[in-house]
Amino acid sequence: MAKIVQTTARAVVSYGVNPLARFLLRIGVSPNAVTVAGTVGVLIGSYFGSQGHLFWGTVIVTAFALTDVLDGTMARMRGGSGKFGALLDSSMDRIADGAVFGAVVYYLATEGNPYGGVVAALISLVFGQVVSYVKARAESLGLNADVGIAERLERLLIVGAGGLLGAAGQEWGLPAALWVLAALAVITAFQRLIHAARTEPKVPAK
Ligand SMILES: CCCCCCCC/C=C\CCCCCCCC(=O)OC[C@H](COP(=O)(O)O[C@@H]1[C@H](O)[C@H](OP(=O)(O)O)[C@@H](O)[C@H](O)[C@H]1O)OC(=O)CCCCCCC/C=C\CCCCCCCC
Ligand SMILES: Nc1ccn([C@@H]2O[C@H](COP(=O)(O)O)[C@@H](O)[C@H]2O)c(=O)n1
Ligand SMILES: [Mg+2]
Ligand SMILES: [Mg+2]
Repeated sequence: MAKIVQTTARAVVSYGVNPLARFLLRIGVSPNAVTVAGTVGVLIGSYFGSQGHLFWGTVIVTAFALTDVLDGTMARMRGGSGKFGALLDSSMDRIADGAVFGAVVYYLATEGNPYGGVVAALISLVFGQVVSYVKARAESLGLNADVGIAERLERLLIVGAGGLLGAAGQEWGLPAALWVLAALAVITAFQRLIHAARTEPKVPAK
């Protein structure tokens, strides 16, 4: 399911992203610069969200999170996706996710922790990072953990939906989204661990 959402979303956004990627390469902007600038934009949007500007926080974070598709597209168009580019991309993803959920924790704490949303945001923050770590560590060990019901795109879409509900005055919206996300992130971490265990080559019995 997660892969269907990602493939569909990527196909839709590629219509706008491909011409922009070509333009940026033409004027000499590098994929790494886009990766870093996108993260800075997410940090700024997260700050807006933390201060209670949920609508603008969500809009700004979404706009800059979309640059995550742009940088890879530019790297592929340039004819080579470097290993450092991949490392930078993944590292910036972790910083951006930390900023978004840190902002949500701060905002909900200042609102008096409605519906226990701070706890849900902390679980989402920690397990979101664990989900990504399990895949990266599994890959470094030659295992595969590229599965899961709530990969990064789904996690951002869920918190984004909560942010918009909160912006529309629905106090329950953000905490509800976060509780759903917390459960899905925990499930995804274990889905990845179980999948990695199954992909471990069996040592032949002597
Ligand atoms: C109080 C403040 C609240 C503020 C909240 C704001 C939240 C933001 C709200 C919404 C954001 C939505 C936009 C999200 C854009 C995200 C882009 C993105 O994540 O792309 C990443 C994804 C995979 O790319 P990578 O392989 O480069 O990334 C990997 C990923 O990070 C892995 O993470 P993991 O899953 O493991 O946790 C890492 O492990 C790995 O290191 C890393 O490399 O790319 C895509 O999925 C491409 C498509 C992105 C398109 C986004 C468009 C969203 C807009 C509309 C969606 C429409 C959906 C339609 C679906 C229909 C289905 C039938
Ligand atoms: N600065 C960058 C960013 C990304 N890449 C390459 O793109 C892949 C990710 O693609 P996305 O469309 O999801 O961004 C990544 O694994 C790298 O191979 C790059 O080279 N430089
Ligand atoms: Mg990217
Ligand atoms: Mg990225």
